[in-house]
Amino acid sequence: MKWSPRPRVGVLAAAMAQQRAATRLRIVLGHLGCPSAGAVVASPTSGPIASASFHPQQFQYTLDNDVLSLEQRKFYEENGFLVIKNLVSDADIQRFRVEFEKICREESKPVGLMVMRDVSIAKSEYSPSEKTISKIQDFQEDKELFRFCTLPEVLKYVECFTGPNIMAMHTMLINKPPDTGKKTSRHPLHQDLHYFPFRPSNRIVCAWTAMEHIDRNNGCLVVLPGTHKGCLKPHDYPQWEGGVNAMFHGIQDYDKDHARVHLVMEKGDTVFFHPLLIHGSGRNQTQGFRKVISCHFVSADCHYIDVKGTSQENLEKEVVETARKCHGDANTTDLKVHLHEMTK
Ligand SMILES: CCCCCCCCCC(=O)SCCNC(=O)CCNC(=O)[C@H](O)C(C)(C)COP(=O)(O)OP(=O)(O)OC[C@H]1O[C@@H](n2cnc3c(N)ncnc32)[C@H](O)[C@@H]1OP(=O)(O)O
Ligand SMILES: Nc1ncnc2c1ncn2[C@@H]1O[C@H](COP(=O)(O)OP(=O)(O)OP(=O)(O)O)[C@@H](O)[C@H]1O
Ligand SMILES: O=C(O)CCC(=O)C(=O)O
Ligand SMILES: [Fe+2]
Ligand SMILES: [Mg+2]
Repeated sequence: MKWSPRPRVGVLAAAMAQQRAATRLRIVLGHLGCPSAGAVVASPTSGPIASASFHPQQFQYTLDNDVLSLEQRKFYEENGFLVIKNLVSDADIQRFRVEFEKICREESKPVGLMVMRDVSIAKSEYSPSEKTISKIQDFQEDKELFRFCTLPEVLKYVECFTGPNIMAMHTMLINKPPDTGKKTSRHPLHQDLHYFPFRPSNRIVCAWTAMEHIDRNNGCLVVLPGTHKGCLKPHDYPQWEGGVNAMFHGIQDYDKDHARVHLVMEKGDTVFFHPLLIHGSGRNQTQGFRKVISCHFVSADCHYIDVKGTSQENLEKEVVETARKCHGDANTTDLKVHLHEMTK
């Protein structure tokens, strides 16, 4: 069925003309410090609502819309992720590649960008190049890359999870390096909600687009289907012999017998997943740098929470410290402020 735009007020409309979308979304980002606290549609940690088990037809992870087929909707409800094949065009992906290469050569230096390296790369090799950068985060001020967050074909699916008032809260382009043999290119199993101080979780979704063919050889996404129905688990550094990247927190006590699904994806394929879905990625055993572009979108009706005293408190300290290193921002004192700062 064809998706038909509906009128919306104030914040980003998924159906907006592509040209205007970037500007408007950025306006929304400017208000990140004070999203409306109203319209809480689910409990904070979004554990399954008791009544749901008595009314299996009641959907809680997706919203009524004419975009998803009933089958797709049921799949996301049950599994916590949904792959849409061939969603983003080759031409758009090429533009993201070109811009990423410019950033690597330091020809483009977007405000607020955080440049990450793999822990196994020696300091002596830090001269900027595509080979030393494992990830960039917070590219919201980069026009070319931020186009990803405004693509109507992406937003039309995002809206199924967030509703019509959409904010882009966190952006990444991941350039998973060939593993040096220390297995540091792995990403431990985690829930993205661990990194986010806002709720309700059901109105948050990640869009993760493969920029090339991705399978187990170059480290595809690995998901534990259905784990989005659980709650946020404590995260800590995994005990890995070869070292672990800063902030690569993982879940220690997940069910080792739980089914694991390796998502093999083609260029342009996009997976939408819930922030409580347990996922990670394997090591990159090829010589290429495996690329994906992603954005966490949330409903403008989400509200911030204070993570002090929760399992997210330690992470907050690290994020604040890293943000200070990257931006020298002495005013950054909590996750909330960090998200606000990085989206100004
Ligand atoms: C905020 C909301 C986020 C929501 C996100 C949703 C899910 C996101 C999950 C994530 O991706 S979280 C982030 C994942 N982490 C990374 O991608 C790695 C981030 N860290 C780095 O790239 C560097 O640590 C960083 C550039 C931030 C800082 O490096 P520095 O400039 O302080 O490093 P410097 O070159 O001065 O070296 C200092 C020490 O850090 C070490 N180092 C460098 N890169 C490292 C690294 N990646 N991890 C750990 N240590 C690292 C380096 O070897 C050196 O060790 P020694 O002191 O022993 O010599
Ligand atoms: N047995 C395990 N115990 C704990 N975590 C695991 C286990 N197996 C995999 N993982 C985690 O899940 C992620 C993905 O695993 P996956 O098996 O795809 O990758 P890999 O072990 O690097 O490569 P491969 O098994 O394909 O050779 C890894 O990064 C790792 O963090
Ligand atoms: O390796 C990947 O692309 C997944 C990384 C991831 O899950 C994350 O950064 O939150
Ligand atoms: Fe993640
Ligand atoms: Mg394995």
